[in-house]
Amino acid sequence: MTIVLTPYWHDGVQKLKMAAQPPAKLPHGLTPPALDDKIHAARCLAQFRSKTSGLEKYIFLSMLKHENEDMFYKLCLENMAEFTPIIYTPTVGEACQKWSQIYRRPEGMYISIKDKGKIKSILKSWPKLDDARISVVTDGSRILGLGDLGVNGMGISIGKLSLYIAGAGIRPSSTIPICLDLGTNTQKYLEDPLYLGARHSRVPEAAMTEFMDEFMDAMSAVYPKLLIQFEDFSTDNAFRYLERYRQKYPLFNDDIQGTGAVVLSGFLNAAKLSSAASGQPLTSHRILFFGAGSAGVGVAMQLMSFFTLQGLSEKEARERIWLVDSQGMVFDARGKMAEHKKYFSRKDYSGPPITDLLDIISYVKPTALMGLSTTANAFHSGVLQAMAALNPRPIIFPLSNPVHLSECSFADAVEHTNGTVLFASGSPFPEQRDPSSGRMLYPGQGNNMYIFPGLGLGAIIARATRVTDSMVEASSLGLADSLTADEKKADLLYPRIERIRDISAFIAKEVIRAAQKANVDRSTHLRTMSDSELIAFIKEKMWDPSF
Ligand SMILES: NC(=O)C1=CN([C@@H]2O[C@H](COP(=O)(O)OP(=O)(O)OC[C@H]3O[C@@H](n4cnc5c(N)ncnc54)[C@H](O)[C@@H]3O)[C@@H](O)[C@H]2O)C=CC1
Ligand SMILES: CC(=O)C(=O)O
Ligand SMILES: [Mg+2]
Repeated sequence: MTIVLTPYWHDGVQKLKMAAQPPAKLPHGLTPPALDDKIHAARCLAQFRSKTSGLEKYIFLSMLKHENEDMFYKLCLENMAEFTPIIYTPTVGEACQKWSQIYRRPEGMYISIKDKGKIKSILKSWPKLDDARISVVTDGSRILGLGDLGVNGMGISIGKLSLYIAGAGIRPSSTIPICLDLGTNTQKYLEDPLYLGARHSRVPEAAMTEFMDEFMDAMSAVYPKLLIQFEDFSTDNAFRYLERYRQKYPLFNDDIQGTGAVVLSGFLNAAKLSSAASGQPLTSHRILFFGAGSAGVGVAMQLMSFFTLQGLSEKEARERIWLVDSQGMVFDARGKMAEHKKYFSRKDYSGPPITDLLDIISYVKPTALMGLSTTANAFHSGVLQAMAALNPRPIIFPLSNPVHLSECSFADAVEHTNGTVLFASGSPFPEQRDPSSGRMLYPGQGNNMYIFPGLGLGAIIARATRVTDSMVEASSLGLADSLTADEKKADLLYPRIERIRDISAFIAKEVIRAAQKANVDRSTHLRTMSDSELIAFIKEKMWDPSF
């Protein structure tokens, strides 16, 4: 019974090896006479568009990827803005929530706590051992803002790796989606007869750490060229395992470091526009974080470098940042708090707790408001109006995913700031017309999907032994620098997603240079290349769907 219900995929290896046979490679007679790649692409796109719900589109694309990988990625690259909301946030969130209902076939590795003691041999059953370059690993404990989804979190590892392939040209056979099954604390799944994971609550911290130590050791032994991206671990574990392994293996945590980098990049561009409107120096920005989990604190840490780059000391930079959690503004005199909040906890306030966001705004007078709280509509009309009253161009980034958990919509932000808002959100929103000027306004997507493909590609090509803070910062500054004149003219905070391959190549170049400076690169022959030679080299390495 257990074997039938769980996706541990002994007989799936053969199917994985056989995946991706484009119709043109089949023997004559097995395809219709007039089957032509170009027309078939239009046919597949029309079939995709005929699906009426996001989830149906997701399932269609997942099947297309299985049947004809080249076609899937060709269409993905040609329709990035239309496909990313399906293969990634928001629809991937729904796909994860329903993973045990929509599951069809093996696409990655599920490593369970029961596999402890034999993880190495399990990892060896992956069909393309020598090709392995990048793995996205989740334990499913905090998928987007949707909570503990257990083994259903596999969808996020698959979705992120699809973006690595489309956005950075990583070879599909070099990617390994992994979901660790350490139980789930979500009762609904434990009671669901279709649930695909182990049917027990999450194992205690000590048992998880023993398991993680064996897992990481096995990963580096079996796949010596692998970079690991930790994804959507609950906050304590996200910080714990990043710190535990980052000096030992090439790895980064996307929610802490990738998100930090993408938001720093958008903030750099927004702050210039905001300061130009207010006449205030860049050093005078005051940033309020609504949400103090792995993403909130990760972004706050990275935004420190915004201020230190302008010449402020570390102490001065830290004082430009305020955190809010579910108990209100975070300050020392409030009492006991989680370790990761202590650094930014305010030392200069000792009054009564301030819990209402409007009161906190009136006390802090922020120029920028960041939402990483998973609290839908927390930035209500009053909050947006208060930000607009304080700033000629308020910076408002509701970054929680998926869309229905966003702290506000772009339409609301535009309406309640009278079109002055500088906006970026975690999930996509439609563009809006400025009510006063009639000009079209475009929302930025402040999502780590702009960073991890280029950061990963750079680390892989450099064969970095570690992912240093300087490499993460380089990815961020590279992204901020990649806006074209046309994108700047439209006040965009991030480049258009259609240019993702160029952006990833540019970011990868910056990451490789940072790896070289930090002496963590093993591909030392790249050191002598000029920047343009290096970019050409990176582009040459990118995988393209064959058509
Ligand atoms: N845009 C992007 O690229 C990314 C967005 N995220 C999103 O950030 C969100 C948070 O992720 P984590 O930090 O890992 O989660 P988390 O659960 O660790 O943190 C949530 C934080 O929000 C606070 N919070 C919750 N309810 C609140 C309320 N009513 N008022 C004030 N604070 C409240 C909590 O106290 C906690 O500090 C998720 O929705 C996730 O999807 C995460 C990574 C990347
Ligand atoms: C985007 C992302 O990594 C998250 O919401 O967790
Ligand atoms: Mg994430």
